[in-house]
Amino acid sequence: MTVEQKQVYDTIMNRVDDKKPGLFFLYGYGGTGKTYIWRSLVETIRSRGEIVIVVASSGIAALLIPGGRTAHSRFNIPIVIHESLSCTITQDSDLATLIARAKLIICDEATIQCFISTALKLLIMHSGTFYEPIIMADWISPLEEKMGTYVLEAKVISGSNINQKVFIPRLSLVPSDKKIPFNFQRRQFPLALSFAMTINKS
Ligand SMILES: Nc1ncnc2c1ncn2[C@@H]1O[C@H](COP(=O)(O)OP(=O)(O)OP(=O)(O)O)[C@@H](O)[C@H]1O
Repeated sequence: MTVEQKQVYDTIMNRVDDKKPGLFFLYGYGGTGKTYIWRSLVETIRSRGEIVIVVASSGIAALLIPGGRTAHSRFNIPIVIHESLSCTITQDSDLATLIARAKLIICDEATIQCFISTALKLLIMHSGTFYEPIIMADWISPLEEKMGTYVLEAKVISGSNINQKVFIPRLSLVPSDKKIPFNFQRRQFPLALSFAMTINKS
C-alpha cells in the first residue's frame, strides 16, 4: 500500500477495532486505489471471521469487491422512488441481524441515493443497535454542508448559483403515489434523488 492508502486503511481499521461508530467518505481520482483499500479491509475483517457488507450503486462496481452486491439488492431499496420511500427491513429479520452484526459496511461508487438509502435509513431503523462504521466512497452530492434534524445546509455544485449556500427546511408533504388508497401528510425534506456519473479513467 502507498502511505496514503495505509493511512486510510489504519484510520478505518482502528475505528473497527475500537468498536466505535464512524462514517467515512473517501474520494479520489479514478485509478488511485480506492477499491484496493476496500479489498484489503474486507480481507482483514473476514479473515477474523467477522462480517463486512459490501455494496455499490451499480452491478459492475459491485463485482469489483468479493461478495459485493448492489445497494438496492442488499438493503431492499425500492426501485420506484416516492415521498414515503423506506427500505423494507423488519427489525427481527435475518437481514436486520446481518446489518447489526456487520463490523463494517462499504458502499463503493456511492451516489446520493446510496448515501441516503444506506446510511440514513439504516441508522434510523437500527438506531441503538447499529453502531459500526459505514464507508461511502466517491460520494456525489450537493449536500456538502450540515445535516440537521429540521434543516439541511447545502451548497449548489453546478449552474448559475454555483457555490451558493442554501438551507432546505422540512416541509409537510402529501404523497402523490396513486397506489396508496388514502392521503396522509409527512413532514420531510423536499428532496428528489438524482443520479450523476463521471468517468475519469487513465
Ligand atoms: N498499493 C497498490 N499496490 C499495487 N497495485 C495497486 C495499489 N493500489 C492500487 N493498485 C492497482 O491499481 C489499479 C487501480 O486501483 P483501484 O481499482 O483500486 O482504483 P480506484 O480508485 O478504485 O479506481 P476507480 O475510481 O476507477 O474505481 C488496480 O489494478 C489496483 O490493483
